[in-house]
Amino acid sequence: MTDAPFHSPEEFAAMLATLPAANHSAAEAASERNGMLTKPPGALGRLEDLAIWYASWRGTPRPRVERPQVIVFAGNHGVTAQGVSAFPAEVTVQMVANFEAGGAAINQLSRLAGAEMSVHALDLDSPTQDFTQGPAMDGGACVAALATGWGAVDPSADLLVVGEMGIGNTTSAAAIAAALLGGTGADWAGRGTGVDDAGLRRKAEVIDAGLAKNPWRAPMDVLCSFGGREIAAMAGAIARARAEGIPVILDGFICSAAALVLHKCDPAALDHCVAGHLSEEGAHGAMLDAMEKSPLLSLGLRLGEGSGAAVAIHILKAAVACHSGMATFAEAGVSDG
Ligand SMILES: Cc1cc2ncn([C@H]3O[C@H](COP(=O)(O)O)[C@@H](O)[C@H]3O)c2cc1C
Ligand SMILES: O=C(O)c1cccnc1
Repeated sequence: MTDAPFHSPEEFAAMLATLPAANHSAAEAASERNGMLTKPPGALGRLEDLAIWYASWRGTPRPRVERPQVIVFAGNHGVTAQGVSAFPAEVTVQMVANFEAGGAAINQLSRLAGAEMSVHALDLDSPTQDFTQGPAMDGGACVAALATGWGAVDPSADLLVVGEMGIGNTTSAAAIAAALLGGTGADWAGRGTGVDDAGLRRKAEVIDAGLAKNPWRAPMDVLCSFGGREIAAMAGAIARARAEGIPVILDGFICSAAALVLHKCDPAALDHCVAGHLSEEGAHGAMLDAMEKSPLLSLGLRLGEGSGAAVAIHILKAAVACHSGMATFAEAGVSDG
């Protein structure tokens, strides 16, 4: 594993502002090429913006998407003791076995998208602390998870999707959103794996109790307070992708909570990311709005694992295939009006 260039959550946060920006000359050249392609100006809609954005992060006006990587991080949550999920905590480790055997949704979607998929289980035998009793993670646990994410990214990938598995993690993600964006548990709690009305009320109360017990609101303190390890690992991987010039497609509610921590550290930290989809988890739209991201898809998915983002790989591939493969008016001998 690559040694991470940070040794504490605070060093990680400070590093974000030093990561590279998009390549403006590649963006300009891609934009110029877009204007010469055999179609009426703007006729490919958002696909045109997507291709130019992708080109700007890959540093070339005519990029290709050939090596997408999907990484699924798994973690266990102490807050499951509060009865916040419709499923028992053992499902996390059982699903890791399912990912390894190729049987989960994300296995099918990764294969279909031509992506290399890997799974990283983070200390499943040591769940985070129950955040109604104190911080879910100390600084050491948090930095270890950030570093796992950092080290999991393949520098030769040309597109990254990060997904997660962790029973209880919609409660963690909602608590992160509430702490960073304001509001109460009821504003951010959703049904996750499918809790009933009483479960939803309990989830909101658990988040409120966690917010009261963990009063810190600096982004990295919020990440430590509410966890989980897989969420911190996603944040580490998204940051590493930026360091390597690898564009990222964000997944649903939980992935977005990880991204939100980065956004709160530095509003430019997600410029290399696009929102893959709008999750059915009710408060996801508000999280995306806060990050000024507009989702590519809205399919009613509420799975996580990176699934919505993996479907969106096809959209990005469509955008880049047109941009890089089409003939110009001059090449095709088509009158450009
Ligand atoms: C079989 C199964 C597969 C999953 N794959 C993703 N999740 C999703 O559900 C969990 C979050 O919901 P909650 O906060 O309600 O526990 C996460 O593990 C998320 O990845 C799954 C959940 C289950 C049960
Ligand atoms: O949007 C998600 O990531 C999500 C929603 C519900 C359950 N698990 C994940």
